[in-house]
Amino acid sequence: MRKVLTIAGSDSCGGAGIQADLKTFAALGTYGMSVITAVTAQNTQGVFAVQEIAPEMVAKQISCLYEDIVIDAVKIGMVSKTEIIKTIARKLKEYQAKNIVVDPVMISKSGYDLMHPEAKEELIRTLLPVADVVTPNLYEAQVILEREITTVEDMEKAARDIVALGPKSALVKGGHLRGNAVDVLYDGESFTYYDQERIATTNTHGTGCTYSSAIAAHLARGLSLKEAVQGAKEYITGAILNSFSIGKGVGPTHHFYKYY
Ligand SMILES: Nc1ncnc2c1ncn2[C@@H]1O[C@H](COP(=O)(O)OP(=O)(O)O)[C@@H](O)[C@H]1O
Ligand SMILES: Cc1ncc(COP(=O)(O)O)c(N)n1
Repeated sequence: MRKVLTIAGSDSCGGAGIQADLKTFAALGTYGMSVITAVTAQNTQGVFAVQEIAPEMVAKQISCLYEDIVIDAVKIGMVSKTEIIKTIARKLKEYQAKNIVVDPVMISKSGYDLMHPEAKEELIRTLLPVADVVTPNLYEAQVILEREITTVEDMEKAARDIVALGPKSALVKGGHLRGNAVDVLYDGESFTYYDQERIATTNTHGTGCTYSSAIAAHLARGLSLKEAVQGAKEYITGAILNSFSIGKGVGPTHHFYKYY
């Protein structure tokens, strides 16, 4: 059984964060583990409170897992502040972690800031360079590069410029684009496009978390990056098709079990 770790925040309503990640790992036939960086009081309508975990506790959680268990892939989600980001980057280097997927979570679908503005610089300086693949949505790519991104051509240039910041590859997601939901992968050599007709739903809470976790699970299973993203795109599309309303706001994607 391949083992996959998520380093991310807890989402009390279960649609995003650690909860979405663990469901995805299980659905894709891998064994999931978690390092919690923050606890959020969150529902489909908003994020009402955030309590960050002390960086030393984040470090301890990472150490005790890597000291004991062979981890085949790791995904990093919500990391809200500079000290937590520094700690994670240091620990991943110390344990020579492999198959590192960084989802640079900045803002929730309900519009709440999940990262302190000053932490962005640290994310760029220390976490992007250790990533095998970084998965920004349009907004996050805009914040990282400090320019507007509105077309597929802009996404290609953004993926190339993000790779220049240090990660081995960048997947710029077009979930917030007009028209098809097309994502652009640049691996330092060439572009690959993952194109999907847009599904008419507002229940997209947790799409980014689920997608990056599915990429990590497929990398853990030994797939190449291009194959892992293809498998993850099929998985997230199915999960969005299965999404449903659970409250008054943005509902979650729904997972279905796909054993390998
Ligand atoms: N309405 C939709 N129909 C089909 N695919 C979508 C839709 N919304 C998002 N996606 C896809 O879901 C994945 C997550 O993307 P996105 O929503 O942009 O990320 P985030 O949750 O980080 O904002 C991407 O593959 C994107 O293309
Ligand atoms: C703990 C946590 N992590 C990540 C997200 C982003 O997910 P989304 O953009 O789908 O709201 C979230 N809302 N909560």
